[in-house]
Amino acid sequence: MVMQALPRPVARAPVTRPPRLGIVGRMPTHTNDRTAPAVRLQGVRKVYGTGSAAVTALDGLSIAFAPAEFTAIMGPSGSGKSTLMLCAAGLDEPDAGQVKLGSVDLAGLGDRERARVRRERTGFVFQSYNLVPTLPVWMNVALPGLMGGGRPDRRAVDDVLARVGIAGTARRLPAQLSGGQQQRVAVARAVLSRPAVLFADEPTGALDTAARDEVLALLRSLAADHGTTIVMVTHDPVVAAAADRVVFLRDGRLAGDAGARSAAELGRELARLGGAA
Ligand SMILES: Nc1ncnc2c1ncn2[C@@H]1O[C@H](COP(=O)(O)OP(=O)(O)OP(=O)(O)O)[C@@H](O)[C@H]1O
Repeated sequence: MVMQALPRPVARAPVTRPPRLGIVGRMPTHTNDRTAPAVRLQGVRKVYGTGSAAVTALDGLSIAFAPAEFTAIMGPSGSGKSTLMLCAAGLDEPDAGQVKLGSVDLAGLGDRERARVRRERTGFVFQSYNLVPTLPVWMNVALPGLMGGGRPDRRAVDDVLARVGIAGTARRLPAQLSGGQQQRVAVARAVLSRPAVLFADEPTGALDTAARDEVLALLRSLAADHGTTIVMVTHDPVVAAAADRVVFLRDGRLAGDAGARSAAELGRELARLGGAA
């Protein structure tokens, strides 16, 4: 009898997948239109300063991020990565061009309306977890809602802690958690309201390699299992290699845009553009 070779399992980075989310927690206040980009920048120009001090941070940039897409943004220092995220999230206003979050054109909104759209549709995670050390985990997660005058919804908080893989930590203080767990708390806080888009600025920059891989697996799971669009800035080719798409910027313009590649390839591309890997 001829033995049939079984398909070999695909080698993957160690992944601790949080459980899939059931019908729990708060429902989103918007729906993802899967046919439209979650974020779209069209001809966006952003200049800081004036006259001889003027710096063009974004130079007519056009780019779109699809629902559930996990994109890494790379590029040399000063290439416009942070400005892209700030403009895409409505935290900074372009001098020219259009930014749309889903179907909403941010330029058409007043300050309050823009803040509401931002709150409902976007979440942010930074390198430093930005947790309040004196508050327990659950309160850190609920904080944006509490500051907006809302009442804490413990069930929704417990659900999101389970979603990011740290169920049972609600009553602990941040210092009682590892760095990777603290970043998961920051991710939980950012996705509590189920934003369509999660912006992450060097989210693994302060983590060791094991915690880095856990947080990257979490981001991948949020995109693949929960449909969250992830836009992540990183200098680290190993981190960027976890994304489905890698975009390179140089001088505020698009310098590369392609699917997943190896860390070695990404490092070479970054060096070619003048950045350090
Ligand atoms: N608030 C600001 N005022 C003046 N210039 C700014 C401001 N923010 C950014 N810039 C300039 O705009 C350009 C793009 O900056 P940005 O921070 O977007 O780049 P970056 O790619 O994120 O850089 P890095 O990798 O160093 O964080 C840089 O030349 C920067 O000095």
